[in-house]
Amino acid sequence: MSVLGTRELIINIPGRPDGSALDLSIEPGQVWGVLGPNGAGKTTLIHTLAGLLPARAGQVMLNGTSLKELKRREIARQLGLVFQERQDSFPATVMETALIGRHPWLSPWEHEQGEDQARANQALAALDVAQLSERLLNTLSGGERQRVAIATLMTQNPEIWLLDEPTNHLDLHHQVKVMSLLRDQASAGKAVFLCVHDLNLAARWCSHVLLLYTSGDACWGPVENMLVPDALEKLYNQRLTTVEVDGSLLFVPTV
Ligand SMILES: Nc1ncnc2c1ncn2[C@@H]1O[C@H](COP(=O)(O)OP(=O)(O)OP(=O)(O)O)[C@@H](O)[C@H]1O
Repeated sequence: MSVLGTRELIINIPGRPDGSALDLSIEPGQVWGVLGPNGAGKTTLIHTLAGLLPARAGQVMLNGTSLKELKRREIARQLGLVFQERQDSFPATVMETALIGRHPWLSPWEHEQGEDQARANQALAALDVAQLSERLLNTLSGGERQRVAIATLMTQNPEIWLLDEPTNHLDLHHQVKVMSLLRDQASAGKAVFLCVHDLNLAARWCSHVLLLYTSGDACWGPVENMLVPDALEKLYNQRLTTVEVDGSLLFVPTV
């Protein structure tokens, strides 16, 4: 059984035809990449999967139960989301932010324990932001904030990791570090589903790919079947040159 699945799901993009109904089956160990041009609906899809936006039709299933039947807290124990853009409404330190990841696991009157602190410390170290733990979030750079957001998800430790463009703002080293971390989490039994604009990151790190077209059409499957130059050129309305480096395909825009 998939940990995250959709049945005949149509995401709700105002004024757009229904397009393809999504019947996705996302399993532990898989890393899914959603590719598509600006406005195709990647963020809308990921928010619909998280239960933050209503679907136009169909269902999202979490471990076989419809999302609609689950309380927010039950959902947050199974699924976590890194947003594309964050508004930090109140001043919090990096450590306080990471510890928010433990909230689904604590009762309302319970404080974080040593084990929660240890998880947060481990996650902040994994994302190279442990040295910033006492800094206020609003004093960090864009890439540092992005790494704190991913560390918060790691502290939450859900089965399903949803990430909207997790490599945004990251330098090359941290792009690789984050993608390796996501793959390691999948190898340890998590299911990872992320939106990404970089075809080469998707080719290198994703096991499955969903192509989302502005028309609402979609197709999905194992990465080797989906990253075909013709399909990608149609997806982005952009000609591509494909080169092979050390046995891996690289896609370069043809100008
Ligand atoms: N509240 C809304 N009212 C009207 N249209 C909306 C609303 N929210 C989103 N949209 C539209 O839905 C479409 C899909 O938006 P979405 O943010 O999901 O795209 P995306 O694929 O994530 O794009 P990007 O690559 O630019 O991040 C866009 O055309 C957007 O303008």
